Amino acid sequence: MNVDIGNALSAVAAPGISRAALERLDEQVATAHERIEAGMEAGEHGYAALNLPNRTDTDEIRVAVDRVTGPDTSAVLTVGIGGSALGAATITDALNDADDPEAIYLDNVDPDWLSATLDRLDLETTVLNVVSRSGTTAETLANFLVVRETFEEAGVDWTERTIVTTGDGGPLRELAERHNLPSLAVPDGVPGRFSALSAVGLVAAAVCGHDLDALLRGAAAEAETLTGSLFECPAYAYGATTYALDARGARTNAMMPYAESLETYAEWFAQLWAESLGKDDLGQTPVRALGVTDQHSQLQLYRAGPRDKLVTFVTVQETAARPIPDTDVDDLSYLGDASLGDLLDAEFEATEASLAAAGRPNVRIEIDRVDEFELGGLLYGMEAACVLAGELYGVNTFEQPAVEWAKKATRGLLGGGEFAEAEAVAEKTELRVER
Ligand SMILES: O=P(O)(O)OC[C@H]1O[C@](O)(CO)[C@@H](O)[C@@H]1O
Repeated sequence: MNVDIGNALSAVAAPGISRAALERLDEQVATAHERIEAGMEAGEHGYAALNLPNRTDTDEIRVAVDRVTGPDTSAVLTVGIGGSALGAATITDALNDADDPEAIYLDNVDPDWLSATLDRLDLETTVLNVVSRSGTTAETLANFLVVRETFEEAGVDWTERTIVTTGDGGPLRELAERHNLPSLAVPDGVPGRFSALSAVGLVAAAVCGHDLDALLRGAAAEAETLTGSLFECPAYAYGATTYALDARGARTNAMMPYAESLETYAEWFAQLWAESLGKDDLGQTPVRALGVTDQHSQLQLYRAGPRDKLVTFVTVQETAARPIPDTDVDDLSYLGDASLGDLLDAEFEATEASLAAAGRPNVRIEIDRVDEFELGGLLYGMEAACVLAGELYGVNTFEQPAVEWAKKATRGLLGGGEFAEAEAVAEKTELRVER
């Protein structure tokens, strides 16, 4: 990926960062890079994620996937949540086309949605991909139990079409061993939100026939750019700029890819950024946006609302053309000489310029096309940017203790034990206004 931070400079935007401040910040980047490099070399928890391009065994993934797929495989149903689903969904949503098996992600426990999803599947030709590092995530286990029961009630042997990716121990590991299911390991030291380039993120892509090695080659190429300077490393340029802009008031970061196929990528980025950096009352709020669509939804706020936002554009250099037919509508006749790709590109450039003209900071991330190599580079680049930002913030990038409170409250509310958090739920302060 390439990065253009020109529209984040204080000569263009407020908040913005001066070139002199970037130069000073580059000294901190150099120090942070040394820490990151040491963590990678030692395979330390979290930093180990940046070693995945050279660690992930794609042959092992393909062998396991081959045990549950066949020429008639019509769908891969992934049961997982957070980092155990979003990386995989980013990859298949970006790369799948109409000829590929449908990639579906059960990462919520909405009963109506889940039932409607299961009702429309041909279970005989569906691969069940269960993913959980801990193996104890309530949503994943609950969904798996419901899906398994659905297979059984349909008389379809779920054990013949289920693959499990999980940690060394826990209920899912035991299930895989008990039923001799093909299983893969969640790599040690890799938090879920950083695991897209491991079996966690690659099994669904393998079922859909995508080139795992090209994904990892793209990530490896991005890893090669990690140097001690933000002026030489696109990932560090992005991580350092977002940190600096947050420190100057850009408390929100709207991730706005100009490609429908990258909409899920923005959702993946939101977990990566929020769960990694949202600690000690610090962290920049990620917003999921989509170009051109949100030019008709959120752009008004980005351009004329509070000066507390950075907009990150992801633009794809090579897009399909698809000519726009001529029209006799006078005001729109200019469209007849263009393609939809031309319109998408023009709208991106116009929106980028409109923010700059209003002094609103924005950064451009460029990828050549949406294919395995480029996507692998984008995922890796954002992970490295996030690790750098975490070093600059001085937070524990790789843990997520704040999510445990609600889990305990949920467990208590469902009779899974005595938890003070559950009692706190009952003590809610109310001021109800009812119809
Ligand atoms: O892979 P697991 O253990 O099911 O966790 C799923 C997700 O839940 C979290 O642990 C947050 O609760 C995320 O960090 C993780 O991606």
